Amino acid sequence: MERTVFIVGLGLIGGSIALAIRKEHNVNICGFDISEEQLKMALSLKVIDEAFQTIEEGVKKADLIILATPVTKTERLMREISTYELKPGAIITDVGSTKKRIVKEASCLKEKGVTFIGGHPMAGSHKSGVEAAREHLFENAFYILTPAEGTDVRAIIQLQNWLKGTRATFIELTAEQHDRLAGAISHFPHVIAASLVHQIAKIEGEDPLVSRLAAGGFRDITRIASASPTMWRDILLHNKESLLQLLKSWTNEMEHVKTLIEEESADEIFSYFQVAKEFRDGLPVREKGAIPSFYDLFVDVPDHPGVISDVTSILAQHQISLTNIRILETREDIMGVLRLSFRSEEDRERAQIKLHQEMYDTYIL
Ligand SMILES: NC(=O)c1ccc[n+]([C@@H]2O[C@H](COP(=O)([O-])OP(=O)(O)OC[C@H]3O[C@@H](n4cnc5c(N)ncnc54)[C@H](O)[C@@H]3O)[C@@H](O)[C@H]2O)c1
Ligand SMILES: O=C(O)C(=O)C[C@]1(C(=O)O)C=C[C@@H](O)C=C1
Repeated sequence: MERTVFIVGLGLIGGSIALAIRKEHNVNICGFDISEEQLKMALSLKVIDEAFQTIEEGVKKADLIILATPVTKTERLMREISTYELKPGAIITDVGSTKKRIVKEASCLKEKGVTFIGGHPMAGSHKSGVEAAREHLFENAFYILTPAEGTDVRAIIQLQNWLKGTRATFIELTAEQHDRLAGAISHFPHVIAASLVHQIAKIEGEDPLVSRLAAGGFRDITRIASASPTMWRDILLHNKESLLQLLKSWTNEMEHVKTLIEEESADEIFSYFQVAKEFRDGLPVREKGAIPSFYDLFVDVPDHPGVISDVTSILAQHQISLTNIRILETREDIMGVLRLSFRSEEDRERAQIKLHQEMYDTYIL
């Protein structure tokens, strides 16, 4: 008998999960979204097979229910869903960026004969909406599961089986550990990115040239500030405790940097950056997306028509195959950056040599 998956919230993550599930399972995927437009779009992009007008209708026959709404909505949905008829043995999961409050609220589902397992795929984008959904979004990323104590192991295995098309690596954490770590590596950096943008916006009031000059480094470090304000508002509301602790230690850190600058402590400033560089360089590299990021070569290119075909024809002349080519939106108006991806280190090295000979500046990150 064909099984049914029901997804609430058909945005970037709900849509990407639907595509990954479809790749591996012969299922009927249904969905609901509060936005009629997203729901229609999900149907027309064939992300879902059937659209429901209410959550009550959708959950009734579902073997797997996935909640992919902003986290404060997901928290509220637990109680709502617990009042509806559910299929015995169904698995319910979510994809929220915070876990403590959601997992706590989900305890109301226990007596319904279903199993809730919190989930968080640790990959995403600053883009929102089902149009941005990709079946490869989670490939090689960590997918955190936060089963409550006493959760049936078979349900955890079943959930991982449902989600195997994500090609993610599953890892189990407690909800508390999840929120502490996600706070440090994702939520807090987001606050910093937004604060840097605010700083530039203020300076722009005095000197409008600042935005035009804000190029490579600033754009790299603030990309995530373009993400959905609704999603991030909710994350901050949910992870208050971790964020307040992180803010405190960051403020102390900035006080330390302030002292180093005031005292012009050259050696200590050097070692501040040196230690950070060593730690950053030593972070484990995980392949992301379908194409490994290991063999990427970045090329500075002047912003004029024909430059991409020039670069690709140099590679073709030397029979060097590309697996991917992407224009990065940095250094607007003056230079662009091409990211070329190769199958092997050897191809990348040859490409670098040939492009240098043709006067292109290239670099490897
Ligand atoms: N964007 C990321 O990088 C990322 C990564 C991992 C996890 N997450 C988590 O995934 C969840 C969804 O994020 P997203 O990036 O897909 O956002 P999104 O804005 O692309 O999609 C969210 C969807 O939920 C719908 N929605 C909102 N309230 C609803 C409700 N009450 N009922 C039904 N639908 C409702 C919206 O209309 C929208 O289509 C969030 O909890 C977020 O924390 C996001
Ligand atoms: O790549 C990005 O744009 C993201 O911000 C993705 C990111 C992250 O912080 O790594 C954002 C929030 C999610 O909960 C998981 C992933």
